[in-house]
Order: sequence, then C-alpha cells, then structure tokens
Amino acid sequence: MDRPEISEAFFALEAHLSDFHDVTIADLFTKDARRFADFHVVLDDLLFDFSKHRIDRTTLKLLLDLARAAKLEERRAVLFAGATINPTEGRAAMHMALRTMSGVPMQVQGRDVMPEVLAERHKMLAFAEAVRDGGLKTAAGERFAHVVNIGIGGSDLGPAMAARALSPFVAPHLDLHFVANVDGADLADTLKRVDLARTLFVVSSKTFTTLETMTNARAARRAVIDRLGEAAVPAHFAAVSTAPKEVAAFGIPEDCRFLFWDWVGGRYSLWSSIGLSLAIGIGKQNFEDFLRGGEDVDNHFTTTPLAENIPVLMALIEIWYRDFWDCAAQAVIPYDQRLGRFPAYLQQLEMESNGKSVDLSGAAAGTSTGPVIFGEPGTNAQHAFFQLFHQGTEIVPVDFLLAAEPLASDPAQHPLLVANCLAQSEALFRGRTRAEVEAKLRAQGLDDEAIAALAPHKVFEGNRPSSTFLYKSLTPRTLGRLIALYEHKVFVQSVIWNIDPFDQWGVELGKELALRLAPLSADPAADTTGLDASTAGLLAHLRALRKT
Ligand SMILES: O=P(O)(O)OC[C@H]1O[C@](O)(CO)[C@@H](O)[C@@H]1O
Repeated sequence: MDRPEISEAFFALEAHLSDFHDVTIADLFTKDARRFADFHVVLDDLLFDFSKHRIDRTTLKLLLDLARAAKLEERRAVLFAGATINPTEGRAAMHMALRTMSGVPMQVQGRDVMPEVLAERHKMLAFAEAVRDGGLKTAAGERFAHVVNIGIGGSDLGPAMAARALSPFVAPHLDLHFVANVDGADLADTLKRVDLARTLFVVSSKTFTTLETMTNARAARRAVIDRLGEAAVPAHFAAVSTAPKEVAAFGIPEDCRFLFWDWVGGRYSLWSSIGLSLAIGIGKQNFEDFLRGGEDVDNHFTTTPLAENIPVLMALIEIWYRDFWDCAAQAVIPYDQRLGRFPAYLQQLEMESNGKSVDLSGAAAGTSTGPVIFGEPGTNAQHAFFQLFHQGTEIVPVDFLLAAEPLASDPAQHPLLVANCLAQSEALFRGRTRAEVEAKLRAQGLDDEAIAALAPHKVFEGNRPSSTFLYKSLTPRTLGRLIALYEHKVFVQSVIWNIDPFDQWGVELGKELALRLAPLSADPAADTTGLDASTAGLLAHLRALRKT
C-alpha cells in the first residue's frame, strides 16, 4: 500500500482485522440487540440488510474513513458534473442523464445534454409504442409478433436480462429474442423460433463495428432477403448506435435509427435507446418507470449521508472482504427466477469495470481490485454450488435478492422460496457446531464410534457473510433501482481502488488476435508459421478433424 492519502485508513482497517479473530457474526448478534435495527437501510420499499457480516460499528467507521480519505464525495461530484471521469478514453460517464425524468440540465463536458436525451427518448419510445400497438407494420402490412435484438456485451445483456426480469409486463402478443454469439447456432436457433414475416430485427451496437453483431446482422439481413425480398429490409430492421453513418450504410431508414452517445458506456447503456427491444415489450409507461427506478437511486446516492448510503455500504463491505479478508469471489443469488440473467449482467458491469490492475496514473494498483462475480437463481443454486459456500475453504460473500410478493406465479409456492432464502443466510452465518452435530447424531441413535467418524463432515463452521435485498415485487421501478445500486457500488469501489471503471482495454487483445486467426481457421491451406506451438498444433488438429 503506497497511496499516502489512504494508507492511514487502510492500515487502521488492517489492524482492526484482529478484532475478529475470535468473534463471529453470531456473537455480534448476541452482543448487540440493535444490530438489525442499525445495520439495515430502507429506500422506499427496498430494504438492504447488511447485519450478517463480519463487521461492527468500528469497521463501518473505519471503512467510511477510507472512503473519505479516497475523496469519494469529491469524485462523485466529478462524475455527476459530467467531467472527464474516464481519462483513458477522454470521456465522461453520464448514463444518469438517460434516466433523468425531470429534464433538469445535465452537463457532459460543459454542455447540457438533456435536450438531445429527451428528444431521442421520445423518438425511441414513440417507435416502441408503434411496434407494440400495431401502428407500425411489417412489409406485408401485418403486426409484428417477434422482436430480435442483435447485439453483444452491453448491447445484449441489459435488454436480455431486463426482458426476462420483467416478462409479466411484456405484451402477450410479442416475443422478445436476443442473439449475441458469433456462433451461428445462436441466430439459427432463434430463426427457427420466429415467423420471419412478422419479425423486427433491432441491431444494437454502440460502435456498429463489433464482429459478432455485424456478422449476425448481415446473416439476419440475408435471411430476410431470401424469404421476403430485398424491399422488405427497411420495414424489418431498426438499429441503435452511436455511429449514424454506419447504420445508414447498412440500409436502415432514418426513422428506424436511434442514437446514443460516447459518454454512455456499453455496460451502462440499457437506459438509452439500447433498451429499445425492452421498451417494445413492456411499453412506454413501464420503461419510464424503469428509468425512474434508476433516478431514485441517483438521488439516494447523491444526497444520503455516506453511512446510510446503500451503494456506498455495498461497496465498502465488499472492499472489506476483497482487500482485508482476501475473498476473491462475490456471489449474487436472486431468489427471484426472473432475475436469472442478473448475475451475468453484473459480471459485465462489475468485472469489465473493476477488473483492472493499474491505477489512474498507470502504476500497479497496489491493492486487490474487482472480485469474480457469479451467481444463479436460488433455490437452484443451493443444489449446485452452495456446498462450497457452507463448508468449502473459500469465504464467498453472498448478495441475496428476494421479493416479498410474487408476480404472475402461484402465490402458494412463494413462502417456500422465502423460507429457503432466509434459511440460507441464517445457515451461512450461524453454522452448526460440533457439539450440536454430536447431540443430533446421538439422538438419532448412533454410537460413539459412528459419531466420531461422521461429526467432522456435518459441522458447519458458520460465520459466512451475506447481504439481503428485500423488495415488494420485481416491477420495472424495482429493477431500475437494483441495477443503479450496483452501478454506483462499482463506481465507489473504483474510487477507493483509484482505477478507471469506464474503460475496458482488456478485451482488445483477444479481438485483435481473433481477426488474425480467422483466415487461418477458414482456409485449410493458410500458413501457420509464426504461431505459438499450442495454437499451431490446435489448428493442425482442427484441420485434420475437418477432413475426417
Ligand atoms: O455495442 P458494441 O459497440 O457492439 O460493443 C459491445 C460490447 O463490446 C465491448 O466493447 C467489449 O467487449 C463491451 O464493452 C460492449 O458492451
């Protein structure tokens, strides 16, 4: 740690670790009757419980000292002022403007962007409504029944995740599909599920150059031409991009082109016209409610004291585990089936943002940065990898997400879901001691020898941390809130780690090498001299396999 501005706060936390050598989360609950009362925050109907953590009041104070030492409030002001917060790309990161409903001025590098944001939002939502209500027709004059979003990364994960999360709000006469992979199977399988004559393709790409998206878009265009004729293309394609010239060159008419701007990062773009396919599905009002959810969190993040600020607390607690307890992973487990793609969405948001090892000055970061994020819906995850959470040698902090009321599903099953979610977080921190295990086995009639053999396998160490997000139901507004909470968490962490969370240079090398290798993979006679031995060997074997 050679960052003078935060080293004192950092070393104080390091020293404080020893306070937990023989104190467990269960002990903290026993000692402090007010623990839940003081270790949760409410934002409207959403409750964030952070009481089941290896933290006490001193930890929180020291973590907040760390945040202040890193000048969190000042950096937050820079972010919201629309200044150049992403120096390696010379850009602002002003996705918050996209969910500003009031139209108050929002500056990007000194210019109010709200007029163009509102105009584009208006154009996109009017188009979405027209597709939805049948005002906009197919080439043959019919209503659209299928929308296929073609995009990858931030141009796919956001709308795909949200379309699934909000499926009860999607118009029943519309099916939303998402094609991302350059593996032709993705498009081929989707084309089997749609009626091409009633399908709108939305080509979503910030740059409109991404290999996967442009390959799939051209293939979809060929499919439309083969089946419906060239003249049908303008009626069956729309596009969302920051590159209007490239979109025009693809043959998409002006009224089906939707813009966003370079100050919107791909993984923050769901709030922009990239949400078009979602907006077609859920309609204008629900999409605006979704934006309101994001705006709720922007207001909370900018106006709430740090000690009660949910994204700040989320960030600091995760940093506590990452940098002081050496926890390399963080799980997100929605007990909400429709949030099934939320962990994948967060993987891009968090790992593309904070998966960095140099700081803003280009020097080694000096601390561990972003953890591995993963997750699956509960209860499925319980039957897959929770064994490791409970008894493995890794400590994996967990975020549980739970709705108080189900939407469009059998309410009789919901208490079981709730019980499982609460049971898991309780089991994780409480554990089961050797004495408890032995008493249980004895009650089952086992003798001493059998008890001695079995007991070690049945002990749960406990003291395993988790947070719980409990909300009324998974509405558009709730989803907007959840996403924005995680976005701002990522930003807070980047400030403490002093890294740029808005660039993603780490994905470039693989893209370059793929372009170099593509002709070698396509042409069996192409010269592989100069490749490393493994890559050359794999290509040779691939060529041999293709001949058999
Ligand atoms: O929207 P585009 O330009 O097609 O890019 C897709 C994705 O590719 C990345 O640039 C890197 O893989 C992501 O950040 C982005 O969301």
